[in-house]
Amino acid sequence: MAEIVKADDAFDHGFFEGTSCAFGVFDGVHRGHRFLLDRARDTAARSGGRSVALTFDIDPDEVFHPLRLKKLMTNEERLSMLASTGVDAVCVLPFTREFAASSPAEFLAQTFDGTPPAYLHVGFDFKFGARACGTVDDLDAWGLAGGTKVRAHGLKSDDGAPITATRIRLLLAAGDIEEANRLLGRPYFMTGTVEPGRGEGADLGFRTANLEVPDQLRPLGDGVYAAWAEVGGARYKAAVNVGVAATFADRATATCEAHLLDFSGDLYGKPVKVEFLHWLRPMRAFDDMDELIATVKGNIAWVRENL
Ligand SMILES: Cc1cc2nc3c(=O)[nH]c(=O)nc-3n(C[C@H](O)[C@H](O)[C@H](O)COP(=O)(O)O)c2cc1C
Ligand SMILES: Nc1ncnc2c1ncn2[C@@H]1O[C@H](COP(=O)(O)OP(=O)(O)OP(=O)(O)O)[C@@H](O)[C@H]1O
Repeated sequence: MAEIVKADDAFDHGFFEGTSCAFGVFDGVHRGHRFLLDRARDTAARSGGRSVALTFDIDPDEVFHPLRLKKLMTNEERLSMLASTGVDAVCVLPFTREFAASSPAEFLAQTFDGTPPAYLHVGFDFKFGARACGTVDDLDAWGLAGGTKVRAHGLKSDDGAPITATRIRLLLAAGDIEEANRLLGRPYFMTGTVEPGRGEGADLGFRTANLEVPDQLRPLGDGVYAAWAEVGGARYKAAVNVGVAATFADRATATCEAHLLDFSGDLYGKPVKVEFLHWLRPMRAFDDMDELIATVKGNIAWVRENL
């Protein structure tokens, strides 16, 4: 696991000496991001320096587009996943409105503060600085002047289109979990702490762990999915309802309800990670409780047999 270094007031910019940095937000740490991080590892291996994932503490969209924000993971999950990609370090820049408003030249001067890296890897469409007006041309000019080799890469593609976080979010919104997972290179997951539910699940014959995952961390479309749930180091097959249960929309608050197969314990207050593998059906409002029960039990049986 790579070290995670915060570029706070006490940060020594000498850290960047001889490094190969890959720069970006990296929401999702998808296959395109891993491709870029691998290029930084290549130049680091050849030049003898350290490879660094250079990123921000928060997603800039949290500041600029909070209403349309749909993140693939929390910031903590993003940093910890970046640390597990094989880079030597993750360097975390504090993202503030003031920093974001700086010109491209100021942005770079402030980021590296006199110690530019040996290599800087970005996607060819990378933008930075005030109103995202800094481009790869600006990076090239800065690199030539200061001795950094800027490498702007074509975006890693799949099926003829670049792999991007935006593309993955759209797939998830449409419930296309299998294609989203293929582009991520891993199962898409949601995390949360188990909250008390209305207690009706037990009466209905299937208990559920209720998570209140905020909208901004729930790009996955409402529906019923087959998943693996991880809790306390153990993994369970799970049948999961994503979205507020339509039948109880007037009184339900959970946005992700997981029935863990072959688990019977108290989960309240425990963190759960749910990895989604298959879409099973749309969520719907049931008029008849027996039909709801039979349908959910059918979904649970499918998970038992097919996962
Ligand atoms: C696999 C699965 C599928 C579900 N599908 C639906 C659904 O289509 N419509 C719905 O209103 N609720 C659905 N639910 C939610 C149940 O109605 C809910 O778990 C039940 O009301 C118990 O809620 P409680 O845990 O808050 O007591 C589903 C739950 C599970 C585990
Ligand atoms: N498919 C890809 N191949 C190579 N590099 C990529 C790819 N996608 C993004 N990058 C680069 O990785 C860094 C992080 O990009 P960023 O966080 O903007 O990802 P993104 O997936 O393009 O997100 P979004 O779709 O939200 O714009 C940037 O330098 C970006 O240019």
